[in-house]
Amino acid sequence: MARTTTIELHKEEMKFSAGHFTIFSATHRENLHGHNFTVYVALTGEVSEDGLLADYGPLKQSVITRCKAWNETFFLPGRSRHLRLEKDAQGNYKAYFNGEELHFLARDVTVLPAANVTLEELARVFGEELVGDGAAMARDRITHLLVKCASGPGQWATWEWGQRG
Ligand SMILES: Nc1nc2c(c(=O)[nH]1)N=C([C@H](O)[C@H](O)COP(=O)(O)OP(=O)(O)OP(=O)(O)O)CN2
Repeated sequence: MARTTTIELHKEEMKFSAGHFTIFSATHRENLHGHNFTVYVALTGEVSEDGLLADYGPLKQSVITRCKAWNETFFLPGRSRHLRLEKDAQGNYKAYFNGEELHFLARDVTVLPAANVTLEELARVFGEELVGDGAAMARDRITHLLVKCASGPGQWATWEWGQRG
């Protein structure tokens, strides 16, 4: 009888400090601010006759690497209907929102493939970049992956890949 397990990873290093603003409409956004985000990942799959799903080490390192890449940056949404981004000759950014023009140095910015910089979009982008083409999931016989991104204690959004159970 096949037995599945879920391994949950929520290590101290699975965190990043970053700035953003949420856009609520074509005319309403938050002021720039930041959070100490944390990430939780749960991987589910069948336990082999050797008593393990797979070595979760590589996936854990991928999560920590992504958290480090997202630490001390300012997120801008690259797919917002309400915010237009332009890069100047120096590679720096101008963001246009509701008649405002915001300027950012390239070194300070991470443009996300997201419609908004929200918990739900951060969880999705994080998860999609972990899953990639699915090869690591197949290698590790992972059938379901859940990513939670929290903006602080008690507040998070989730993203899921694969089939539960
Ligand atoms: N659906 C969503 N709604 C909102 C999001 C989001 O990501 N998805 N985010 C925000 C703001 O970014 C805001 O900063 C987060 O809300 P807030 O509760 O103010 O954040 P704090 O971490 O400061 O929590 P406190 O309760 O104020 O301590 C709003 N809406």
